[in-house]
Amino acid sequence: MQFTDTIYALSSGGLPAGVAVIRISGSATAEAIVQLCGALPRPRTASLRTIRTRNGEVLDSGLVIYFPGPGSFTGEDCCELQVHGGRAVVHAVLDALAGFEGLRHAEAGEFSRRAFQNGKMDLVEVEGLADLITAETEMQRRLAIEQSSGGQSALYQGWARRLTHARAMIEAELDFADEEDVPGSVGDTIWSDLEKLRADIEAHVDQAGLAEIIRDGLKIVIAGEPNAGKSSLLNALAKRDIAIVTEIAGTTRDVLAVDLSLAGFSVKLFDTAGLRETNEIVEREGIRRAREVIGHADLILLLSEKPDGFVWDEPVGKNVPVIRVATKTDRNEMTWSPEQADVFLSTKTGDGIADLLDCLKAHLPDLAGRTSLAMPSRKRHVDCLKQASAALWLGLTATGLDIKAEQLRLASDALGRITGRVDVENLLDVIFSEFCIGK
Ligand SMILES: Nc1nc2c(c(=O)[nH]1)N(C=O)[C@@H](CNc1ccc(C(=O)N[C@@H](CCC(=O)O)C(=O)O)cc1)CN2
Ligand SMILES: Nc1nc2c(ncn2[C@@H]2O[C@H](COP(=O)(O)OP(=O)(O)OP(=O)(O)O)[C@@H](O)[C@H]2O)c(=O)[nH]1
Ligand SMILES: [Mg+2]
Repeated sequence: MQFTDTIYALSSGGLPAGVAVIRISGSATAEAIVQLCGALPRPRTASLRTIRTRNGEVLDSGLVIYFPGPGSFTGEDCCELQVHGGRAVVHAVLDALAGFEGLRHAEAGEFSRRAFQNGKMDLVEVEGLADLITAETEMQRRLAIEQSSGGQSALYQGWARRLTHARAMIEAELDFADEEDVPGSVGDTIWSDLEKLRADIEAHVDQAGLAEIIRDGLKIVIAGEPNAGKSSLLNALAKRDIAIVTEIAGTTRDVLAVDLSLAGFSVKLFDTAGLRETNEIVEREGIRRAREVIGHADLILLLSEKPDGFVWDEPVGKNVPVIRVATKTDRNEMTWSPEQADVFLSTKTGDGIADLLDCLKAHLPDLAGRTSLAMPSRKRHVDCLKQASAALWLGLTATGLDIKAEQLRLASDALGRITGRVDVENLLDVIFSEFCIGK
């Protein structure tokens, strides 16, 4: 991959479409535009131009926007060709671009990578941008925009500044310690601020679980006895015929998952094999898999068609909330008293489904009153933050001033790696490969 090449790609979505945006970035951009469209348009202004091949054949008539570097998305000379979104139109324009010297098709994430290399975005912003493009729920969008628009980076930069200030004071002390002959007199306020900084970082790391729920979805597992109506409930909530439903107990064996959007949150709903003792080999494997997903659940819907069916001796790893759901209430065969279940429903009539949804919503994270969604959304962030916190702790507890200084330097480096200010070359391929082509 050559950083000096001029790159191009279709940046808008699937074809055909009303309009397609083809993006070009690099030093040969202006020349390519002059060849395609005649003269270079006025910078950062949409101009209607006829786009022609070098032989003068008209390819399309489209809007052309030229962004001279460094004031562009990538920091390089950039151009957007907004053409009619037909397959043949787009391919003809891309073919014409391929014919120019020094131009080649962009790789996944390459425009964003250049923006990073040119200091237009830091790594947290880049990751936020990747999340913004894949965001499907309102909360995913809010989390991603906080990161892509620099809110979270500003938080980390503020922390880095506090550390740098403390380190400068300590280094000064180390330099002058001999002359002044009063070692260890770095102001108490420095140490108390570092303690506060460590508490701030720890509180921030505590938000990682919430970020994971927002990004990856709340994991809700439907469990219970065979034939309780689990698969019927999955189908009802998904409003699609996903799982096989029969009157035979032990129908479901594989774990089925479906993504739902609930009150702006992403929810991953799992259907599992009914839990019972059995010697049937396939069913046993299904039950083993069921127990495994139950172990990773954020919330369990325990279903039963009869009041004494909520036998719950499953090994649940963490303290997961369980909602007892009474099923098949249309049948009138069972008499339930209100305290015997949390929700009563029938997938046949639809009664009680709304109650269940209300109950699920009550288990979603409460973000009311939160102004900022700055939280570590990736393991990479959490790892760096924990390293920073651990180094801070050693810096605070160590005895020698030089050892303290060295630990604080390590803490600074760990913070710097989150935004990409420090040594992250080995990470870049992984981060940018998350993008689609054209971004
Ligand atoms: N047509 C189009 N729409 C788009 C994008 C794009 O590239 N093209 N974006 C792509 O993701 C997003 C907007 N993001 C952008 C970010 C920076 C610059 C830019 O030109 N930055 C310059 C100048 C800033 C200014 O004038 O304020 C710079 O940072 O120096 C452009 C778009 C969403 N919408
Ligand atoms: N009357 C009535 N029957 C239902 C209702 N929900 C499910 N059933 C029936 O109960 C039977 C079992 O339903 P499933 O959804 O397959 O039950 P399951 O819990 O997934 O069963 P396994 O996968 O075998 O563990 C089927 O015959 C369904 O049609 C309901 O609300 N009312
Ligand atoms: Mg089933």
